[in-house]
Amino acid sequence: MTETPKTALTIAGSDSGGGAGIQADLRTFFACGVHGLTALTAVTVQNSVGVHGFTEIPADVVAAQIETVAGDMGVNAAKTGMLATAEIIATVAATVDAVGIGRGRRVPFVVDPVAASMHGDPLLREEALEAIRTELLPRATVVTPNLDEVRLLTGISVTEETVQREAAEALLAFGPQWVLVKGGHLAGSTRCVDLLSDGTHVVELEGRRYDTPHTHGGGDTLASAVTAHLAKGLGVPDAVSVGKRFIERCVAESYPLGQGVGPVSPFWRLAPDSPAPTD
Ligand SMILES: Nc1ncnc2c1ncn2[C@@H]1O[C@H](COP(=O)(O)OP(=O)(O)OP(=O)(O)O)[C@@H](O)[C@H]1O
Ligand SMILES: Cc1ncc(COP(=O)(O)O)c(N)n1
Repeated sequence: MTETPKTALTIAGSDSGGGAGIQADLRTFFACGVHGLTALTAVTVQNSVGVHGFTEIPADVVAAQIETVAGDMGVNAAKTGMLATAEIIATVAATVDAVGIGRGRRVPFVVDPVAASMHGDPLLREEALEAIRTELLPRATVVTPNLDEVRLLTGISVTEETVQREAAEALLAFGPQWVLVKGGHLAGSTRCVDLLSDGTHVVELEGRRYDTPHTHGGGDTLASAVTAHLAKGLGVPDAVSVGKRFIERCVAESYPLGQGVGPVSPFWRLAPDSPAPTD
């Protein structure tokens, strides 16, 4: 028998193409050495070219999945991905409160405010954006928007790195403890900077930018790596810093698959001499 690992819960949708969503989250949890728990919110019909449709899971079934695993196994950290509807968002908010997940509670809560796939296909009903602002952001230990989500949530268009700070301030006004403004969509530079802020501490996480179209699942993989390291007991700045190094390597090792965009890859973690993500 070996020691029980820490647990990380993902509340997210399924990507039938296996590049993003709950599949990317579980792969990342495994690669980071934590046991993955899942609450499925939606089933997407998706491949490398796009999302061809989705069906959401009834909100009470989403709540029951969270309650059932939290009550039995315990959750050390949790994250959200695709939540699809305002009803699911409101239910997730009430359920995480009930089981002690979220800002100011025992269990850290990473909110990835997924609105659309990288192909531009919607993953969130339009009217649900306000529910992300009012129900999820105040409960977040860390919120991890990409630049499209920053624009949708705050109206701010980040066209250069200097504006990431202003965007973080605007998002902090909705009540999360920390904001990570991801810079993956800021092309035209050899570096790729994500900005982390809690309003007092501002950290620029700089990495190399790889010239590849194959970054499907990059946002989910980063948020899951951060969640896994929060589950292992790291504080937010350290978990995000390790997560950034983890995703940088996963982008470097991404591969083509299908006719469209291929996924980022944590396969490098399987190499026998691979460093632990905390190294
Ligand atoms: N070409 C790249 N090279 C290196 N790192 C990248 C690249 N593109 C994105 N990243 C990193 O990947 C993470 C995800 O960033 P991004 O801003 O693309 O989020 P996202 O749009 O949610 O991701 P995706 O849509 O690809 O799932 C960030 O840490 C970002 O810095
Ligand atoms: C089920 C699901 N969740 C999240 C994403 C976002 O990932 P990406 O931005 O890489 O398309 C996705 N495409 N599908």
